[in-house]
Amino acid sequence: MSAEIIDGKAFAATIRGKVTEHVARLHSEHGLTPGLAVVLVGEDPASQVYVRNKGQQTEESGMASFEHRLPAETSEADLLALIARLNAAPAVHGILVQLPLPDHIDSAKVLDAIDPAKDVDGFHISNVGLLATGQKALVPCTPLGCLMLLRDRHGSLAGMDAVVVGRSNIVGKPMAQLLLRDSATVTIAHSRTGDLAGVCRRADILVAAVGRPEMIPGDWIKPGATVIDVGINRIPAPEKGEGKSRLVGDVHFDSAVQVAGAITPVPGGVGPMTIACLLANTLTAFCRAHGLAEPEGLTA
Ligand SMILES: Nc1nc2c(c(=O)[nH]1)N[C@@H](CN(C=O)c1ccc(C(=O)N[C@@H](CCC(=O)O)C(=O)O)cc1)CN2
Repeated sequence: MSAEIIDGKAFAATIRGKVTEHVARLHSEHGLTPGLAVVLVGEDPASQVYVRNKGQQTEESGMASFEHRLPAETSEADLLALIARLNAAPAVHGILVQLPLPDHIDSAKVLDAIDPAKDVDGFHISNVGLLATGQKALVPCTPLGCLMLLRDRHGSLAGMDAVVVGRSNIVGKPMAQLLLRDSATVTIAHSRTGDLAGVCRRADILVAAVGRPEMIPGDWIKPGATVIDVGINRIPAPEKGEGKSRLVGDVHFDSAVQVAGAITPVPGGVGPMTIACLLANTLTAFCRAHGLAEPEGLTA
């Protein structure tokens, strides 16, 4: 048996299409345009690509994109001053600071300086608390994307056994909160979990977000389970030529695809959903700021 491959790239395109339609309507009915500011500190090559894609896709959706690229030596004080300006800017409805930040900057302090109403990454402590208490929040983009893929496949997640492997603030913890909110029975597992294989084998829904290449083999997966692979790991690929590399997830795809009912590939699974959900969150933040109806199907 071979699992259904969940096409995150195609699903992300439909999300972007919905955002684009909604933005066009806002413009024609109210003469208003949502705006997203993205801040990049330093020259990390992967972050530069993500930020460029965010800017491009923001503009393609009809929203205004404000890009701030700062040198790696930027002081924490200067970054906080920029955030204060963006918090006060009426044309900016969403603010995102690309992670990771250079070591000399306290990321938690920077993320908590963002106005929670403009925190389209959902990393501000207020949004974390709102999500954890089941209130209306801005929700981190990657777990929101995973939730959308799961709802699309299963409709209701109520009563399903979900295991999230990984306990990061960006993916693992908010993912668990979202699954709980949809009435799944949720376990958060991690590197210190006893019998990790056995815990994974119980899962109807397995979300892998550990950041370890191909750590989860097919024989850890319950037959028919839905597997969401959040990992994006670059590993050497000498078979492609000297010095070449390839992307793999946290799940060993070739063995998992034989067992799972459905699985996200890497690349082309969860990754593209992250930016699509960033656009959705910017639209949501804009609608909340203006007291307008929120777009349907684009929030948690
Ligand atoms: N402030 C934030 N920083 C970071 C986040 C985030 O959500 N907010 N997430 C990641 C990086 N990221 C977005 O910022 C991101 C990662 C991957 C993808 C993606 O589309 N991946 C492709 C493969 C891309 C490649 O070839 O390298 C895929 O999986 O198909 C989009 C966005 C860390 N920082």
